[in-house]
Amino acid sequence: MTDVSLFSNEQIAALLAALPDPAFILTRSGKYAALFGGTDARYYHDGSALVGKSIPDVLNGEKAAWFIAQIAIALAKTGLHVIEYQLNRKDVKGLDADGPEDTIWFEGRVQALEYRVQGEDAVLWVASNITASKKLEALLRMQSETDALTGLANRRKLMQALTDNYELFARYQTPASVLIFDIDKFKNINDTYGHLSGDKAIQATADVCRRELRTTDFPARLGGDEFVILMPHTGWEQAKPIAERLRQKVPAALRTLGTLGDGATISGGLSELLPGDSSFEDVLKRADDALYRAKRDGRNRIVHLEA
Ligand SMILES: Nc1nc2c(ncn2[C@@H]2O[C@H](COP(=O)(O)OP(=O)(O)OP(=O)(O)O)[C@@H](O)[C@H]2O)c(=O)[nH]1
Repeated sequence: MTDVSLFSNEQIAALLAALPDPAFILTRSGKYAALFGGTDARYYHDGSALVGKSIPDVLNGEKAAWFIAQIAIALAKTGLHVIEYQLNRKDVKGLDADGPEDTIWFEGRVQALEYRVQGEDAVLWVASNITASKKLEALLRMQSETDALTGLANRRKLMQALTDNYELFARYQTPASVLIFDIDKFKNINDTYGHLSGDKAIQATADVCRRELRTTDFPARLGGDEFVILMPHTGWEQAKPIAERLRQKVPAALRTLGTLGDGATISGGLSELLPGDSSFEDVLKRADDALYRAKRDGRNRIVHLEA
């Protein structure tokens, strides 16, 4: 520990004032007793006007209650209480809630003080603006779950959605169907018209999925020209007409791309979660077997497998 006697009171006050992140002294009842630092103007407005006010004077109902609850938690702990929270216009009193949405993320590091302030237990609350890293985190998450060519969900995101739906089925028997389809003889499109044209066909297929499916349906690109449509809350009887619609609409969209779409068709395998399934892999495997049969039986068809 630094020997504070090396510094005069004025020097210590200057040091505290120079802290880049704002450090609030908040009492148990939510009073802003003091504010030190917060000099990094890239991230913080001047918070000095808060001193003397109470959290409910500054923040709206639910957010104010949450802040006061965090103070109580920090006071009950011996160590540091670390929290992440966001503040936007509707949280802060006196701002127009309809104004531009401008969410700021903070990490709060909250430490109980060993002495009372203004007759109350109190904490030191250091707030750090972490908006940039939160935005980057969200972007990376989105990229790690998105197929770059089509913008649909990728295999990783699909597996997560399948797991969630399997769990709902196992617990509440909530039905879900899975369609796997691909473009028939897609290799010929690539070989005849080039890989870039093949990519355009894949993108056009994804556009049809986005356009034709309900918002609750979950289209994903598994890889190559292979797509999976997860249809939550949908038994195979309701899923079949949806699959048939894709069988009409995807070739129609491919035909708009020129001669590469001449005679284009798709084949699909459809199945639904069944009581004996031990994981989502079972329904995926049945849908894949059904796709194999559709190919074997002459393509341009949707085959449904029950077991
Ligand atoms: N353009 C393009 N082609 C891809 C991509 N990924 C895989 N492919 C190609 O897609 C083709 C897939 O062909 P297959 O599914 O094996 O067979 P198919 O020709 O569609 O025949 P069937 O499925 O049996 O009707 C292969 O030629 C792959 O090289 C991609 O991202 N873009």
